[in-house]
Amino acid sequence: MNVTDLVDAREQATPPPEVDSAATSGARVGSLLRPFAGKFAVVVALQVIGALAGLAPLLAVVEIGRGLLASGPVDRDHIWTVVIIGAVGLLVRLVFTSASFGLGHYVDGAVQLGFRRMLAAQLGRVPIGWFSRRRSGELAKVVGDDVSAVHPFIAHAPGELVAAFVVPLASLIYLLSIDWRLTLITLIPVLLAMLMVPFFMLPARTQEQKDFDAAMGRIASSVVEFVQGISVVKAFGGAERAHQKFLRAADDFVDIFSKWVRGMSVVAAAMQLWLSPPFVLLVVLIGGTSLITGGDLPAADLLPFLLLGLGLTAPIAALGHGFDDMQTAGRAVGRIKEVLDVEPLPEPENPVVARGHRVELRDVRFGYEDDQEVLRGIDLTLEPGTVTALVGPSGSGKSTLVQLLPRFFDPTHGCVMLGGVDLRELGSRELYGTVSFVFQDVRLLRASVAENIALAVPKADHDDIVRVARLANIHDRTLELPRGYDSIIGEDVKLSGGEAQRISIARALLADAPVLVLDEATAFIDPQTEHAVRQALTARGTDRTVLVIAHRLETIAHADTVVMLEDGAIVERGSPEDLLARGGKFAAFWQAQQSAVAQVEPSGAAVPGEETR
Ligand SMILES: Nc1ncnc2c1ncn2[C@@H]1O[C@H](COP(=O)(O)OP(=O)(O)OP(=O)(O)O)[C@@H](O)[C@H]1O
Repeated sequence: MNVTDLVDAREQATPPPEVDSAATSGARVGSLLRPFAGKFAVVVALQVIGALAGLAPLLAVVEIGRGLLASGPVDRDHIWTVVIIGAVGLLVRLVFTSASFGLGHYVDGAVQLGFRRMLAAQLGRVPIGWFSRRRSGELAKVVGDDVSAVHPFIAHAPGELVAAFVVPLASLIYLLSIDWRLTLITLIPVLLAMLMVPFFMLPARTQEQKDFDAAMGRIASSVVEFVQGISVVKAFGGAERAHQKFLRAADDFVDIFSKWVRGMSVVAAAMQLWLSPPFVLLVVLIGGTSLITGGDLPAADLLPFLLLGLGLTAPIAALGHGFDDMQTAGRAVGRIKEVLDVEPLPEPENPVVARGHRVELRDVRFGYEDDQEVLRGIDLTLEPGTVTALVGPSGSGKSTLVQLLPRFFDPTHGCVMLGGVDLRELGSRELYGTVSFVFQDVRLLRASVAENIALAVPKADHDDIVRVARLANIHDRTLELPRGYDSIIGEDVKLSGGEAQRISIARALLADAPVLVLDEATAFIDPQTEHAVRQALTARGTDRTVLVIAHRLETIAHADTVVMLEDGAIVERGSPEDLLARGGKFAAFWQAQQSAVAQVEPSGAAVPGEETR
């Protein structure tokens, strides 16, 4: 896939025109299904005709039986006519049910495609930060498995349910026309089975079903966690413990499963007995024999009851299957709707153009959860042409703060402004064209090295790509790859963490955006490269606005301004020299970092002001 394909895919992922993107997910699901209502009706009609035609062979057998049992000579012509009618019925059934099956699957394919397009369009609109709270596995399940789960409901259920009701209904009418008393007797097994249905709906059963589903979920996630973390767990000798966790989940599951089975088994077994062919035949034979011996029914009339009586139980069995399919599809659609219901990042109707690229955060507050503020009243101005280093203990909110600049999230209070304009009033195209970011967690696309580097500038020429690749120290490595810059990442080559970071740095260099946000993405890179990269990215003389989460003392020492965060608030700010001289929290942080570095590298780190940039 190349960048053009990616852009095409995004464009294709826009919702079909008849779908109003502002509508609720329920309305959107409804509007997705509406265009197919006519075809759905045809699926059902074809199925009805096919199902009724399917009765012809059975009625033919009844008629042949009657003909053979009747007194006097057998009417051969009549028998052959009936045989032909039965065979034609069979053929009609085959043609019509096949057509219904084919059309049903066509509708199903179109609906699934619609769901996937809707989800793709929605995933393009939700805040980028929303993804960090979702496990990619969960999303893959929604877009893959849950969309597929509507298949039986759309492609099979209408046909099966129609067949299951139309055939017994037609049979019932036919049997009533022969003898109403034996018809009622034939219905006894169905009535007995129906008496069992409420037992499946008892609140206790529903709760057991929920416990069963939850236990299934727990066992699945403990397997995934076990497998995903196996290398770490093993390396730290915790395999035993992780294994225990999985075994506990499995034990719990067995307990819940036994309870569930105990609750269901008696009712299910009784129901199975009532609906079983031997029981149905027994009831019909007992009832039929007593009517025949009493002289109330000709013997030949027992035949249709024996043949068609068995089919009367079909709706109950179909209800069971259909109910299961409906519940599964219902749960899947629920999860799909949950994704469709995520509030998209509001796009301004009339985007305002930023004037310059000074970045200002004004009384910014933010929390991932309503009751937990991670950023508490941040006021900060990032001047063009300066580098601001963000420092602070782990969990103080540094990553959260920088993620507000590319609008991964919107602040819950206050605003982030670019060139005097609230980010919420800027069009996303302008925002992403202005703010570039390099984060620790690098994601590369399954595309060529060149396309990955040129992601923000798809029309960049090869020389430019090579120039930034050299600066990011990834050029030589790229030339060693099987197809050089055309090597597909993930197919031709698997890159190391450091190499992936260099590509993302080359990408940021090529994008040359006036605002750069860096989560010191140089952790995997050797000091020489790091120095060159830092110089290229934060070079003075350009009026780029740079905000960097600084872990290295060198980066901090070279910054124009250091901002120290603690517990979501700015506790100190100023030039590194001034802050050190002040002897406050930053000075203590610096000393602690320096002695940590000194233990690893005896030469120590530069002191601010000692080096020229
Ligand atoms: N996606 C998220 N959902 C919920 N809470 C989060 C999320 N990301 C971070 N947090 C919480 O927000 C707080 C600040 O985290 P943040 O990652 O911004 O800190 P940090 O200073 O960058 O830490 P570090 O230096 O360790 O990366 C922490 O308490 C963290 O648990």
